[in-house]
Amino acid sequence: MSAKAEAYSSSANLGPGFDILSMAHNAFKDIVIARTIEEKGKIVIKSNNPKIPLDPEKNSAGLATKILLQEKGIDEGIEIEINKGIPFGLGLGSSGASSVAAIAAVNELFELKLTQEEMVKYSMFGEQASSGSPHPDNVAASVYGGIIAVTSVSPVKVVKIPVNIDFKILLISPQGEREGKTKKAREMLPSKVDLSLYVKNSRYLSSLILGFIKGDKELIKQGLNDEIVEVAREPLYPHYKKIKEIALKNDAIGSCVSGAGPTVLVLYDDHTNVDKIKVESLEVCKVFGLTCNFISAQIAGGVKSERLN
Ligand SMILES: Nc1ncnc2c1ncn2[C@@H]1O[C@H](COP(=O)(O)OP(=O)(O)O)[C@@H](O)[C@H]1O
Ligand SMILES: N[C@@H](CCOP(=O)(O)O)C(=O)O
Repeated sequence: MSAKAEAYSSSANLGPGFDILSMAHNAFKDIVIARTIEEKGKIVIKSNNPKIPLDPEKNSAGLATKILLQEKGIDEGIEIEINKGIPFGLGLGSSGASSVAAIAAVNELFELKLTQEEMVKYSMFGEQASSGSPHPDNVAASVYGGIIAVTSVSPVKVVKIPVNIDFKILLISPQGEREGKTKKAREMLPSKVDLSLYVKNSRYLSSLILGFIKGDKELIKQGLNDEIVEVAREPLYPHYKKIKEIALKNDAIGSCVSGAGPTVLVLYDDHTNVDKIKVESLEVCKVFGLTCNFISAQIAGGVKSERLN
């Protein structure tokens, strides 16, 4: 028996929404095929990307699958074949998408009828394997599609934010997959924050969510800012501040770090001089010794799965 699922990349945080907001985009996708194998209780991971761990405890798809099977009392052996389309360690929710696609494929394989929130719950265990912390934002975006807010983690609650504005997405992404990047980035965060920064960030968060709902560009621009998490991790993406300046100078709707970086997310529309953003950003990347790629994308839908046989 086998089943297949595909899940899109995502940009988490969106400025002030650390571990809360995320956007699924069609920049890249992972495809996972789950097959039953003869050896009971065994999980075998295969992948076209030789750099990801094949130990099921260390692979996001493996750990998520293991916990799902345990909780459902299923002792079948499973092979998880991960066709990675999403480069990892760039802030594009790569580990999360593998985990979501694996959970959706196993759900299909055993007809578990998981709800979307249950899929998020199990996929989050995958993030534990890849970043040491079961953060929910990337996996929630890959499960639901669109722009989501995780309003509770125990129990998992996710709300899809109505987006009443058309925009395009540009990802400015330094080359080179970075091992253990999100784990390191989470270790850089402060354990306490100033009340004044908390208030500023809360204003950004409300502006951003209201901006999407009202279709108000100015509110989105005002909201795509962060005084806490982005600032604490600046050494991981020294190119970001300059690229954001360039994007805003050329009339982008806004810009932020994609997930834990180093990719920079730019939202733009017909009033934006995208070519100029690209030319000037390349120069900035060069100054920091980076080769940057540009990826154009649009908001993507949620995970899709199908039974193969
Ligand atoms: N299925 C997987 N896909 C991608 N990365 C994985 C997977 N399983 C484990 N990893 C590990 O997780 C880390 C990448 O995850 P992370 O740093 O969160 O970046 P990303 O933003 O790409 O998810 C790498 O160290 C990688 O080896
Ligand atoms: N909220 C998380 C998101 C990490 O996203 P990734 O795509 O960089 O793994 C965080 O900021 O740690």
